[in-house]
Amino acid sequence: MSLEYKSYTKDEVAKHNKPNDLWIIIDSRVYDVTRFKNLHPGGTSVFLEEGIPGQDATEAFFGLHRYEVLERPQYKRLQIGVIDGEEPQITGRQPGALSKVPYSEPTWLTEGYYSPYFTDGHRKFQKAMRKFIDEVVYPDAQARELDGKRPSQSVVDAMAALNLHAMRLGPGKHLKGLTLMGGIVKPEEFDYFHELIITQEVVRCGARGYGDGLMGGCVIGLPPVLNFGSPELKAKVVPEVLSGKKYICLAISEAHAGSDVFGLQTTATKTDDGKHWIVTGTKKWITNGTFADYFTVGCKTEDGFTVILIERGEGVETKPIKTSYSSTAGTAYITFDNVKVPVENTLGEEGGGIFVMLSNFNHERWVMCCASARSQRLLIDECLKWTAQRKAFGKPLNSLAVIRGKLAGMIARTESVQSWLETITYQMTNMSYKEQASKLAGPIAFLKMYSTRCAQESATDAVQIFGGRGITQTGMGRFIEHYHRTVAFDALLGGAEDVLADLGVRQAMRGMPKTARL
Ligand code: HEM
Repeated sequence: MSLEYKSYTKDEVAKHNKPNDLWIIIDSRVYDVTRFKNLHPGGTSVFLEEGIPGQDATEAFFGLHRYEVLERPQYKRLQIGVIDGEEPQITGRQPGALSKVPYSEPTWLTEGYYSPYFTDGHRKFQKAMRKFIDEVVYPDAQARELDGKRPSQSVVDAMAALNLHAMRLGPGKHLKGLTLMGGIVKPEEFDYFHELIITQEVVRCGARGYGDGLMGGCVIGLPPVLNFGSPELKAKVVPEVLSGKKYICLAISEAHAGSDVFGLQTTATKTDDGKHWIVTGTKKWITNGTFADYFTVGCKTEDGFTVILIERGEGVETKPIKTSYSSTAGTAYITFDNVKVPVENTLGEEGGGIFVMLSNFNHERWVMCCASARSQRLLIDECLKWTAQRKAFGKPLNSLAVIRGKLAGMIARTESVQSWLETITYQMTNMSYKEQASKLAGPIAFLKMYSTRCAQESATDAVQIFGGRGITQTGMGRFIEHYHRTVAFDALLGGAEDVLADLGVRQAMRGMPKTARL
């Protein structure tokens, strides 16, 4: 690439050091900023300060900008040459590449380290997944997070072509006969570690609202149909959703009740002929609700709590809710006004809704643990880079022990979460779905509680490390600001921390031997 540019010696560049003829060097690239200096978002004066005009401004630049600034087309144009005999050393995001920043990848992806769980097959799968995410999903994630529109259909279609939507529901019969990731993994080989990889790679986009917008509703709303729907219902709905042609969401929580599913007030009553449900009520904070075609709805029925699949139609209305993450997630307030639904759309037994939900919760929470564990690594990556390139009091930030102490906590927390996650995932690969429900509900609840507490602590520390930039939506701290603003979603969705902690302990208490004494 450097061949396209003219080569200059540093002495030649140094001659262009006047306001009306101003060049600078950044990482051996030569920029003509004569006209740009008056348009520069950081002001004109910075270009005229000592050591900048005609000089190497690499250190000054990276103390104030992310690399991606240089990649924006309007700024790329400012480059007029390269320094003779030198090659640029600093690179931005390389599609598909693993990070070399310590602890920025989980141990199993770090060169020279080993894992008892991940095979060569998983590694091949991860490589393909990362490339796909970097090339296809990441650019859309950044753009939609900004404009708040739902994820582009082209991305959803590209994911469908690889059968990613199906894989995100985990291993199982629904994968039979499908070509997964272009044939890299056979359906019968696909396990929870593959699924963990998918979730963790998506999270690297660093766009929390988009992550949920990208068929998050399918991950939690389709399993009840898949596991408890009638064969006819499954034959219609599952292919539509997994091909990305229709969208589904899980509609449980209400303004009146969140984690307390027995407090729900949406009612479903049978018509006199017994052929339909009439559903009336409201739902709140429903991910993907604004654009969903199907709603997996928790309803109060005569026999207790029943889950019913409702298709968008007469009496169904969805309105966006403004939350602290972007509207790309499609978070909705939903009203069901005397909606007529065929009884064939009942998922599981009438009155057996709690069983439908509980079996779903485990998987949902585990997916959220996968996401939380990986997103915490993004903090490490950002903070290690920032503290190395940012100088304060004449020294890099990482020369301060108090900063290193914060980094230590961040790394230790992230590593412990990932290790525990891998242990639980290994249990899942060896247990039936039913076994998982009884044996892993407690451990998964604990892991989610622990993981999101760690994430919140690390987010707070990262803001302290980034200072004002940690609360600024553009510029160097943009990922930190975004993470800190949205980390509470992980800590609430799928069960609030305190509720999960209590669930885990109650499960443990149930397992206490009656004869146990001190
Ligand atoms: C080709 C060269 C440069 C380009 C294209 C450029 C572009 C930008 C852009 C887009 C911003 C807005 C903040 C962001 O989005 O990150 C910015 C801010 C800034 N720039 Fe530059 N810049 C260049 C060189 C420099 C140099 C050499 C200096 C210092 C000597 C400098 C100092 C600043 C400062 C102080 C800010 C404000 C930072 C903040 O608000 O945190 N820039 N620049």
